[in-house]
Amino acid sequence: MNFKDMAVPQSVSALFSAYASFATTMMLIRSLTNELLPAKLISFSSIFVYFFGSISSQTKLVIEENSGFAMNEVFQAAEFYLRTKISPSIDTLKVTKTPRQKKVTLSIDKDQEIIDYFENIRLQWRFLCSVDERNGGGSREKRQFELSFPKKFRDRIVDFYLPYVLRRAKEIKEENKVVKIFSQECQYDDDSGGNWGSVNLEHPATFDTLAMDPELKQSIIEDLDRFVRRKDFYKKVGKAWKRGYLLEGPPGTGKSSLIAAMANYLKFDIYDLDLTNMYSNSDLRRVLLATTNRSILVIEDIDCSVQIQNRQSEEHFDQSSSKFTLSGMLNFIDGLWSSCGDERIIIFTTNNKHRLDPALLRAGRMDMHINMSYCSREGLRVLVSNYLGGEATKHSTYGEIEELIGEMEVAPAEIAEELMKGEETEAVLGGLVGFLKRKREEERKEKEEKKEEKGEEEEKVEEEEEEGDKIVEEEEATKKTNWELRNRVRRTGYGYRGRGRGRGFTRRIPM
Ligand SMILES: Nc1ncnc2c1ncn2[C@@H]1O[C@H](COP(=O)(O)OP(=O)(O)OP(=O)(O)O)[C@@H](O)[C@H]1O
Ligand SMILES: [Mg+2]
Repeated sequence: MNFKDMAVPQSVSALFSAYASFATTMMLIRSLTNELLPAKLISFSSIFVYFFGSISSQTKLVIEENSGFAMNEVFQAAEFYLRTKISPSIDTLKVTKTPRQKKVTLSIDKDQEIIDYFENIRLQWRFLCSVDERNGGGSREKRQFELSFPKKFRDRIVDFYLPYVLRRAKEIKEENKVVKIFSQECQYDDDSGGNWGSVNLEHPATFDTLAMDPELKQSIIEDLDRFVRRKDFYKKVGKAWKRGYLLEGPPGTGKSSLIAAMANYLKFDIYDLDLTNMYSNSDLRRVLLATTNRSILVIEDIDCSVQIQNRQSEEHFDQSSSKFTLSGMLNFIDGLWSSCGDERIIIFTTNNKHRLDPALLRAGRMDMHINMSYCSREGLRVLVSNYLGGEATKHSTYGEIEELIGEMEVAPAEIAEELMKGEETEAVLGGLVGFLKRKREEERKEKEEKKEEKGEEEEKVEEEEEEGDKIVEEEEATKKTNWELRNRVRRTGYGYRGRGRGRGFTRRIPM
């Protein structure tokens, strides 16, 4: 028998004797606690934790769903974050999908565990669900996560891992966010909330698909990025965290598309404010207060809506205090937004900047004026590549289209409409050339007609002037001098009105 054979029975017996003494000790403790303490007050396991817990190498963080009346942000973040950490080994998963979500969501069920690693530290997440006794015995669920990890890493986990989870959760939320567009249509008579009804913004416009001056596009993207980044800056200088854009351009140049592109880029919801439904500041206040942070408030065709508004308000309200004017509205929005709400963007659109109230154009009112103009060569390239693919810009007809675009004013919407008419590059580009030539011909004819009209008018003016000259000559011939005229004016109270434009006798003679 060698030494190895001898060692096994020895160690087994040692193990038995150790176990026997451990078991005896535990039984002693158990009977002691049962004797001394009421069984319901404290359980054997908690005594065990009391004696042996301090030597555990693990720390457990409890993350409850609510913190007082408020939601616990760490819990919410953990919910989002852990959805990305679900491994195939998990037995039970919950599946949900709300009407607004595009895809189904998988999340862990109660008592399930997820293992995560951070800087090689092993972390164990557990999701627990129980009835909340504190809630007056109601059947409300108490939900919480427990996060366990080696004790020595506690500072690293609290200072670095949890902030990382919060950050990642925000990113995941943003990625999955469905941008919504809110409007007041059909909701006006409903007194609850701000009357906003919403649908998902299905507008596919992005900055990539937008045909506009590349430098302007880049500057808008940079402006948006800077705005979102500068929360602390706005706080430091004491300004409300909001930004205003004025989009100007003829119909079909992409103003609404740009708004959709901005919303899709920032993942901000859009609130489409229709001023024609608004009769007083209190209406506006109620509607604005119901908008959320990280949103874009849009007022389209500001020139038209305010004209309609002024007319309507005069009809509906006699007291000037009830009137709703553009400058009043702007001051109101400024005031309201400075006091509540963060990360807000306001956009006005107009077809013609010159028709706008100067209050809107005043420096500092809108942060950026964006001019959306007719299609340029760069714009054409974006549109054609988008609709027909990049190869289409190498087609032999493309050069001709570029030249035509260079000498005409064509809205991107018109080009987009032509490009939609088929799938075959050759035919579609041919169709576009035909369209542009027809349009050019129409424009030429229109110009000629205008010229002719102008010519006729000029002829008429000349005739009138000639007639005026004749009268003057006649009057001179009858020796009607100014002096005589003056006398006549004194007598009759009327001046002499000649018919020639700008002639000496057209104005009333000074007395
Ligand atoms: N700059 C553009 N880039 C890409 N597509 C465009 C552009 N402008 C217009 N379009 C196309 O034309 C359609 C209409 O354009 P959009 O509604 O954005 O124009 P708008 O300037 O808002 O016009 P309006 O002044 O009539 O409101 C868009 O859905 C898009 O398909
Ligand atoms: Mg529009």
